[in-house]
Amino acid sequence: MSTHPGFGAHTDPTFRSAPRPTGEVIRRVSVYLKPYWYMAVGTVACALMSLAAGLAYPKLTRLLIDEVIVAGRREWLTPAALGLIGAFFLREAFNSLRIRINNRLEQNVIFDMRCQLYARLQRLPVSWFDQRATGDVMTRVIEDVNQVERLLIDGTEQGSVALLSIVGAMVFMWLYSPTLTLVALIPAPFLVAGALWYTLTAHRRYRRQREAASALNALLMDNLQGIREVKACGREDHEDRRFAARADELRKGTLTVMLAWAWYGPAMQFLGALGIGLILWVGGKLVLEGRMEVGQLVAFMLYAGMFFYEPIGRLHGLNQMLQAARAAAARVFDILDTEPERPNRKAVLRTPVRGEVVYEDVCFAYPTHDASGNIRPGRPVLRHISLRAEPGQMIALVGPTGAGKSTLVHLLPAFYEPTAGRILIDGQDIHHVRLDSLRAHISIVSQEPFLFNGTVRENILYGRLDASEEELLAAARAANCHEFISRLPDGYDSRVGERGVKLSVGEKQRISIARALLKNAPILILDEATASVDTATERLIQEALERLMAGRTSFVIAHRLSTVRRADQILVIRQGEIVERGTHDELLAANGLYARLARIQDTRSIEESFARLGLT
Ligand SMILES: Nc1ncnc2c1ncn2[C@@H]1O[C@H](COP(=O)(O)OP(=O)(O)OP(=O)(O)O)[C@@H](O)[C@H]1O
Repeated sequence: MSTHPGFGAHTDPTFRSAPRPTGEVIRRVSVYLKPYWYMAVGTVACALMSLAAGLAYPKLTRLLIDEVIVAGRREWLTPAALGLIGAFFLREAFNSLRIRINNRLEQNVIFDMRCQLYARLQRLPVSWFDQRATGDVMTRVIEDVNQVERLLIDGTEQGSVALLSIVGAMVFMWLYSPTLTLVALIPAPFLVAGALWYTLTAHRRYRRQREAASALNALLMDNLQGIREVKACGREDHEDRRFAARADELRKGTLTVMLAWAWYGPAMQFLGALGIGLILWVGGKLVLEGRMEVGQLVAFMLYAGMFFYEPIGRLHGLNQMLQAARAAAARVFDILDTEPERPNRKAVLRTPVRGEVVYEDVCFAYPTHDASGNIRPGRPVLRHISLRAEPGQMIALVGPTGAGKSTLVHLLPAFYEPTAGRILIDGQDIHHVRLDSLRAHISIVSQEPFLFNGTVRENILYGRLDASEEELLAAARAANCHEFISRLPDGYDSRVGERGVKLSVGEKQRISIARALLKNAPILILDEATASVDTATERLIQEALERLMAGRTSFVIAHRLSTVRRADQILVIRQGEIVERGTHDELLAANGLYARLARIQDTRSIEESFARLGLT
């Protein structure tokens, strides 16, 4: 059996959600109830009506026993029994209404909370996603939100009704017999002590369970995405074991929660039963001594059992729910409390954007997290980058793998913020510009384009949702993809599968070029595909790219010398620095690194040539 623990076998403690005080959780969660206050009032009102009808039941029982059966009033038997049935009917009728309002309220609140969470999630910086497992984030949005909501709806309603029930029952009980009421209160201190123990120890248990669920989801997500690698390496058995290890963590975590409840729940129930026993004991004596009627004792026991101990038991159940919700809320609030990328920017790019791009002494390091979860810059990846791209120019970036080419271009749409220096578009510092305005003017075509699991049409229209059919077809033709799309079984309405698995790399590339053409942004970032496509396809892609680049400022991460030759400027990047710059001819004449590279470049990619020169 393999001892290899597998990728990311442990939950990263850096991203543990710290426990939040119960008060904060309740206060923040209640905000979601505000827009539906009338529903909340409705559900509590129905619960109270149901409770009132219920409270009549012991009283009617006493009447039936003492005033009808014991007193021998035969004629009152039917009306009293009907009254009792009527009280039950009313109780359940209000209950049904309460459940219906409650369900609607619950689903509205989940919807709002989930949408708000997703909206925040989408606006978090790319670096935030770099550090998280997708499965973990999904667990927070889908499962944790449900848990939080349970606290909110069930908690508020059941909690308030249980409390009122306890108070109401105590009033009736006191009216029947103050002595017996004091007897009924004997188990109370133990009930409170039990609740305190459970509350104070619960967070750890629930956090472990939530983290285990997240870790399992993260693994599942990763493996489903990498199913081809799993199969190609024949790692099914290995993955079975990894899955079992995480599922076992979840099993253990859930069992810990259940074990605590297995002690706590029955112990609290027993204390309630003990109370009933004590009431019967002392109450029996009172009846035997003629100080209490049998019907009164029965009514007292019903109040104590149904409206005193039972709601206390429910409060304990609620406590369990509250603790689960606290753990889940901490994970949800972690996302809601993370600062979105560039909040509060007002400025927009002055239009029409000509496409002049300037980097002034830009430095960058990817953010990392230290052991206590604080963010700080890691090792420098870009050092003192300065460049100027005139409108419409093509800038080619070449350099060994890991040199920082992708990082350099990713600063332009502000996927990451420079640690020093500034970037200007048409003389405007992009740091002060709203992200929607900035990104609307930049198109990106990446090496492995991402297609959404929809139709070809939807994927192209992603570039501009309101484009007309003619514009869509024109973009597809210009991107040389109209022909192959027309040959697909459903044409533009064919589904591309997850990440576009049903299409070849060359086809995906052209669809993403069509998307960029439709977006029609003045600045283009292009990561040339390295995947080998046949010469005919390569020519089609090249043609499409030339149409796309025409009249736009383009940053091309070039992998082929043929592309670089046509560039207005070539930037040679090594270890985060621009080491040479100029046109192809200028760089050849300078007889530096680029010239050495050009000399050995044949059919291999530029990166391979760098490697052959022994350069990193
Ligand atoms: N999201 C990230 N978080 C932390 N470090 C990163 C991240 N992305 C890249 N790096 C690191 O930054 C450095 C530059 O990476 P970058 O992807 O910019 O190189 P590149 O020149 O584009 O390489 P390639 O041609 O292989 O794509 C590398 O050392 C890489 O390990």
